[in-house]
Amino acid sequence: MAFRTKNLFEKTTKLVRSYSSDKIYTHMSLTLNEQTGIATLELAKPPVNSMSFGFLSQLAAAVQQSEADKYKGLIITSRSSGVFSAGLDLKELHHPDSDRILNYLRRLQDVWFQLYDCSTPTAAVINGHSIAGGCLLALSCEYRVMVNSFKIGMNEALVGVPVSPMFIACMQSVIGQWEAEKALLVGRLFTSEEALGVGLVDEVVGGKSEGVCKAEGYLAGFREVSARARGLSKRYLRQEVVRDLVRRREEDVKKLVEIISSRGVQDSLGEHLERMKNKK
Ligand SMILES: CCCCCC/C=C\CC(=O)SCCNC(=O)CCNC(=O)[C@H](O)C(C)(C)COP(=O)(O)OP(=O)(O)OC[C@H]1O[C@@H](n2cnc3c(N)ncnc32)[C@H](O)[C@@H]1OP(=O)(O)O
Repeated sequence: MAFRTKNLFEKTTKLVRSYSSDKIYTHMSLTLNEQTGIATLELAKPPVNSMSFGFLSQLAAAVQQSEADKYKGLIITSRSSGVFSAGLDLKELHHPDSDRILNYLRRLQDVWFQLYDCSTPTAAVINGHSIAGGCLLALSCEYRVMVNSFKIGMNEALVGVPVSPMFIACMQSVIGQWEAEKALLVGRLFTSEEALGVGLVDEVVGGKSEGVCKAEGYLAGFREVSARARGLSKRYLRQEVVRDLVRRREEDVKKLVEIISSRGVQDSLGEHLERMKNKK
């Protein structure tokens, strides 16, 4: 169910609703604190912020907006108190229409490139479980604060889907090759505390507001730094990963569509969906 946010923010904040003349954010809200120049993107697609086509499009628009309007920082968090994001919408992957899945995965690639490569300083406040695509979203930010007692990781091995190169590159760049191998090959989900131990997140906190304060602190650290120099340095630091994935993006997406559409993977996805239904 899509819902709209009410404008209940303090005077210094502005709810940035429209990103083009005819669209509004329905799966998230983007709020700019005009005093600090830091915007908060709050994911709000109940129940689990699964990344449908529409969700990815809005995420892309919000990131674009943060660059175009030169925000001093972007904090990504969730309106849900239990889930940051459950990752890709499993319904998009199960029994997919061949054109739609191709476009869906291309959209995912576009969003990832935009976020990973954006010059805006980014931080994730992970205030709930953050699975697979949800973990990718957090890892694409520069800094991660996680609320205690949740789970984060890439569980593709358990879903029966291969981990895609984009997800692998992101995990490797944050926790290194060996830890990434150990985690990804078994689809390990880390508790917040374990995630801190391997460097998957930078801090663990007791609640969302504490997390937001920490993220604001990280972003405020760039107040005295030239935004242009900082943005370029970030791009240079990340360019090797981006270049390789851009070069192979079409090859990767076509291969993944072929794999995801195969009988074996579709059976595994069906079983995963069934397990989720039956857990209640
Ligand atoms: C070019 C790049 C190609 C990349 C290819 C990438 C391939 C895979 C990447 C992925 O991201 S696959 C997605 C993997 N995610 C999961 O397996 C998460 C599964 N969900 C959970 O573990 C739990 O839901 C949760 C997130 C821990 C939350 O648990 P909670 O108990 O709070 O909620 P539930 O009762 O389990 O779920 C509520 C409701 O949401 C539905 N749902 C959950 N996750 C998804 C999802 N990812 N997509 C769609 N729907 C989801 C779940 O079925 C429940 O529905 P109802 O039964 O209420 O209808």
